[in-house]
Amino acid sequence: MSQAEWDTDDEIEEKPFNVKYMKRMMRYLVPYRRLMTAVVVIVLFNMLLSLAEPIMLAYIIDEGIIKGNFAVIHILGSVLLGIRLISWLFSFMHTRWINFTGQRILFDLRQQLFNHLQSLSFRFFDGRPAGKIMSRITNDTNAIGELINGGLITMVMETTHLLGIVVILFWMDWQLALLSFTMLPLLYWIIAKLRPKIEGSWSRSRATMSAINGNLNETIQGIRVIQAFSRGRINNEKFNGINTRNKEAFMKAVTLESTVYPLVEMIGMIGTCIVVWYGAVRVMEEALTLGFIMAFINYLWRFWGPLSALSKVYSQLLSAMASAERIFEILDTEPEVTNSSKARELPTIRGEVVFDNVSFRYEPNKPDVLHNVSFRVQPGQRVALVGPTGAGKSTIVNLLMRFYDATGGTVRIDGMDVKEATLESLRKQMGIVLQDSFIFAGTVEDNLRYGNEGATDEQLVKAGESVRLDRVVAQLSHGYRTEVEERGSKLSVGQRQLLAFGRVLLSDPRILILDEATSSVDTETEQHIQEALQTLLAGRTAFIIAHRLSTIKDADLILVVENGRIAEQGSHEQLMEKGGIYANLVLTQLSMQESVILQTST
Ligand SMILES: Nc1ncnc2c1ncn2[C@@H]1O[C@H](COP(=O)(O)OP(=O)(O)OP(=O)(O)O)[C@@H](O)[C@H]1O
Repeated sequence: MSQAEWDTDDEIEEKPFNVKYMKRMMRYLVPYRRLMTAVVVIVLFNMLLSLAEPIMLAYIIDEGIIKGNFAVIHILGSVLLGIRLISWLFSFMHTRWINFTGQRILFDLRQQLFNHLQSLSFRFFDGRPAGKIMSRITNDTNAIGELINGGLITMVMETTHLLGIVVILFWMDWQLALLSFTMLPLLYWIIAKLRPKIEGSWSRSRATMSAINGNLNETIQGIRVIQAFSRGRINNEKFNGINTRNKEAFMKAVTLESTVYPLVEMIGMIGTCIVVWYGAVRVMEEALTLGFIMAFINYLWRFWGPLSALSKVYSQLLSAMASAERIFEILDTEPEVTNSSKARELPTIRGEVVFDNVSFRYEPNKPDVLHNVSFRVQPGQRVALVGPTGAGKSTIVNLLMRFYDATGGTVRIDGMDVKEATLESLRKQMGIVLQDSFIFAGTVEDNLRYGNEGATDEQLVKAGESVRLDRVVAQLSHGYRTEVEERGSKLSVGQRQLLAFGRVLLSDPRILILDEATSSVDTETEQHIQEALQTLLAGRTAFIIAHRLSTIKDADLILVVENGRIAEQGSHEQLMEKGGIYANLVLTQLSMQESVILQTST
C-alpha cells in the first residue's frame, strides 16, 4: 500500500476477492478448527432438520387434517415440536461457539498487531496519522473478525440452505419449480442494479462518520488553540458540512434500502402468486394435494432469505479484503532498526560516545540531514548541542538512541558500534527527557517506576526527593498514589518535567539525553528544575539540547550544529576565543538579555 493511501481522507472500502488474503485470514481459524468443525456440523444438521419441516407439515395436512387421522397429527406434531427444541438447543450452542471463536480471533489479531506496532521503528510512525493506525487496529480487525467468524458460517449455512431448497423444489415438482423461478432474472437485475448504490451510500456514510470522528478528535485535542484563535464559528461551519454529508449519505442508503427490500418481497410474492394460481388449478384437478402446495409455497418463501443473506456476506467479504490489505500491510512491515544476527549485550557502559563520520537522511530519496558528523565524548562529560532550529540536534540524539540507524559512518559507545549491540541492552542504559515529557495515565508512582518496575519504595522516595518532586507530591491529595490522568493533564508543565526527571533518575541510565526544560515555567519551578538537573546529571555522560546560556557555558563540550554539520566544537572558552558562530550566538544572547534588563529597569 502506498503512503498516499495513508494520506487520503477516505480509505478504500472494498477490494476484489484475493485468494492470498483469504488463505491468510483463514489461518487465524486454525487454532479453533475443532470447534469450528463442530459448528459447521451442527449448522448443517440444523439446516436439514429445518428443511424437513414443510414436508412434515404437508403430511399432517394431507394425511392428518384432511383424512381426520388424529394419530398422524399427534405423532408428527410431537416430532415437529421435538425438531424445534433440538434446533433451539443447537442454535444456542453454535451461536455461543461462534461468538467465542470470533472473540478469540479478534483478540489474537489485535494482540498480534499491538505487539508488532510496538516493535516498529520511528520511520513507520513518522508518515502515518495516529488516528488511522488506531482505526486499523479497531475497525479493520473487526471487519476481518466478523468475516472469518460469522460471515463464513453464514456462507456455508445459506449456500447449503439454498441448494437444499432448490433440490427439494425440483424434486417435488420440476415444472412448478421452473414456473416459480420465472421472476428470478427480474430480481437479479434489480439487485445487481441497486445493491452497489446502497453499498456506495453506506460506504459514504461510514467514511463521513470517520471524518466526524477525526474532526472531533482534533477539536478536543486542540481546544486551547481553537478557543485562543476564536475559531468556534468557522469550525462549526466545517463540522456542519461533514455532519450534513453524513446525514445525507445515511438517508440515501436508508431510502434506497426501504425501496429495494419491499420490491424484492413483492417480486417474491408475484412468484408465490403464480404458484398459488397454478397449484390451485392442479389441486382442483386433483393432480396435487393441498399439503403439497402449502409445503411448496413454504419452501419458496424460504428461498429469498438465503439469497439476501448471501449477497450481504459477499459485500462483507469484499470489505474484509480491503481491511485485510491494510492490516497485513502493517503486519508485513519489518522494523527497520532491529538486533543484527551478531548483536551482543552491551555490558554496563562507562559512557564514552564517538560519532565517526556519521551521515543520515530520514527518507531514501531526500537529501541528508546530517553530513559527516564526528565528535568524541569522554565518560561523564556534559555535552551541549546548540544551533538553529532544524539544524539536526534531535537527529544526532535519535541516532545515539538508535531510533534510526545512521546511513553512513558509525556511532560507538565504549568502542562498540551501536548497531552491534542488542537494542534492549543499549536503550536500558540510556535515559531521555524531552521538552514536553509524555506522562502516562496512572499514578505518580506508576510513572516513576516506568523504567524500573522493581525499584523499592525507598529508592522511589529518594528519587522523588533528589529531583525536588517531593514538594509537588506533598501537595497532591494522595501523594505518590495520586492519579495524574492521561498525559499528566492534572500536572503543570514544570511538575511534569520534574516527574520525568524522577522517572529517568530511577531507571539510572549511564547516558542521559535532555531536551532542555522549557522556559514556560515560573522562576521557582525553574530553580527546582535546575537543582534537579544537577542531581540527574551527576556521574553520567549527558547530551543536552541546550537553549540557556548557563547550561551551555557549564558544558564540557559544546557542539555547534548548523545545516546538519558540526560547525564548531570545543569548550565555552575555546569557542569564545575562536570568535566564530558560537561567539556570535553568545554575544547576541547577552545583548538581548541586556536590552531586556535595560527595558525593565527604565
Ligand atoms: N521524522 C522526520 N522525517 C523527515 N524529516 C525530519 C524528521 N525529523 C526531522 N526532520 C528534518 O530533519 C532536519 C533536522 O531536524 P532536527 O529535529 O534534528 O532539528 P533540531 O536541530 O533538533 O531542531 P529544533 O531545535 O527545532 O528541535 C530538519 O530539516 C527536519 O525538517
